[in-house]
Amino acid sequence: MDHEVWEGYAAISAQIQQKIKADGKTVIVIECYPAVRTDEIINGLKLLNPSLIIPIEDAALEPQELEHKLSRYLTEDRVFGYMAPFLIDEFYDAVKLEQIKRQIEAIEAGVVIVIGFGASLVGEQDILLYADLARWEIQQRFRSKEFGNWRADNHDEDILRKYKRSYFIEWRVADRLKRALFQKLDFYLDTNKRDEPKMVTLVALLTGLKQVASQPFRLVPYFDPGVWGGNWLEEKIGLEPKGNPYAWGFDGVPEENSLYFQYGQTRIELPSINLVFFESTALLGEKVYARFGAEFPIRFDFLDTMGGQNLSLQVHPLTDYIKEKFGMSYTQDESYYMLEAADDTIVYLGLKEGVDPERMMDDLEKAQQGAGSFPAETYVNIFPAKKHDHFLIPAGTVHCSGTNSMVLEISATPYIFTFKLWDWDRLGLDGKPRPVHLQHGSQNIIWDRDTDWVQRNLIGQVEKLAEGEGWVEERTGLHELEFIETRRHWFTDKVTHHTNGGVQVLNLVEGEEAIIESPNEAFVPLVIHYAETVIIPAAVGEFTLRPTDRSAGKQLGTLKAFVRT
Ligand SMILES: O=P(O)(O)OC[C@H]1O[C@@H](O)[C@@H](O)[C@@H](O)[C@@H]1O
Repeated sequence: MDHEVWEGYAAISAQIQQKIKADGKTVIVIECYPAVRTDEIINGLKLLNPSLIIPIEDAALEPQELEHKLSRYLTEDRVFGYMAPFLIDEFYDAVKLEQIKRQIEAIEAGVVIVIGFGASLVGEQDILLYADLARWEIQQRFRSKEFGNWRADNHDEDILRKYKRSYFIEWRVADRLKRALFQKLDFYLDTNKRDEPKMVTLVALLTGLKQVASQPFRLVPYFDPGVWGGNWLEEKIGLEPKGNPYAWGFDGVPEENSLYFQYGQTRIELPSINLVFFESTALLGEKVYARFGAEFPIRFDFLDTMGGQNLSLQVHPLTDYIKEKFGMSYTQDESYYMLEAADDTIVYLGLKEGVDPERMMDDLEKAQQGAGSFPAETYVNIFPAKKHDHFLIPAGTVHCSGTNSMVLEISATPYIFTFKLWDWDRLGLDGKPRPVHLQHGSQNIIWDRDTDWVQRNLIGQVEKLAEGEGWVEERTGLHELEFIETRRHWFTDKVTHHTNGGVQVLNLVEGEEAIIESPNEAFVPLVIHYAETVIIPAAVGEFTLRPTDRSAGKQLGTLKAFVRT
């Protein structure tokens, strides 16, 4: 496959050139994910001497008309929109598109390049390229103000609103289009790095996807500062210090993270959601796919408040609410696994006995108006937390992780549906109050999740399930209202796991280093280190974990999650 990859515009153009007809006309369509730098590509492909370049977006709806069409899905809220059902052709002016098609038809010879988000709407083409990039990179382009949303002229807008328009609308439309086109591609273009394009053939890409879906793999991690951030991620992972402390670490969110594929000397970066789309059954397994479709339902991420501050006091929507109000098909059920804790670490979880909903909402309202602080301790339980405790957080439970915690968050995938109730009298990194949603919150708090209920259901739910020579398996959660099951293994020797036909996500929560192997050498062994997350595709079947030589004689621990089916 190493000869099916090209780096840089010169090599890419030379390869495309080979497919250009000697006589007559060649139409090259370059379909793009929104926020791809189309100008750079046009410039880079000048080597092909195109006789006509069509930036397809000239035929799209005018920004105001588009905004009007989207308004119901965009909403006035800073954070929450409604999942939009659009297809790309609904964002285009049919008459203008028709004119472009006729313009192309009229050309008799030479190279025509059609480029942009929606380029494939011109129909017939001779060569089809797909220019892609990772969601994390899109967010960087939003933050630097290089890009606004697609045809929105909002480069300077609040980052939350730009994210909202992408999350609820643009990325959905773009993903639908990507899924519809993918099998027809000639080439796939990785455009994550400025002026460093990489191109692979569809066959090489599909081969890579197939291979990854048959072996344990890691995603490309990324880290982000936040107002409550701590120092654990920066110190332990050796991250480059930023103006503000790192709060989040992501290495287990296929919807947002990316993957690296190595072809000879060339490394391609692609959004890992492509694997979910194009290897759904091998990755997820039949049952998970039947239940969720091409969607990765489990999310692992890190919340670092070591030396930092409390998260916002918050609640997540109930399933009925998230469906009705935001068009989501399942909700943000969560759990906090304490990867590290200090002597004074606490978790806020559930309400005290006999809380009066009206009084609590009243106090939250007053605090929100600036009339004093919210007395969280009066209403919310505070539990001490120590390393390896697992707190279960079904939607509707008031909660937040406190300062001095390093949390491995194991949750369902929807990840922006946090209704902040109280943000501890502080401002966000942009100097503005972070959005608080009391109205939404009040309709989702389950008021009888009180101390007793929380103690019986959400804390210390550890049960030994099995043991063998050098290993023990425990169930640590989640709560029966949540669809994720979590299992912890303590081991000093080899321990055998099985995917049982469903995808699993696993993290090394204790010990320095372990190796994941196939009993029948079906995949290349993978070494994982403390706190690293790995995805085990359903197709893997049986696999084993054991300490490497470096960790020999020590007890290791893994925590893995899968969907209860
Ligand atoms: O609202 P803040 O304080 O930023 O906390 C937000 C974090 O809270 C956690 O409980 C989870 O819901 C995370 O997905 C979220 O990122």
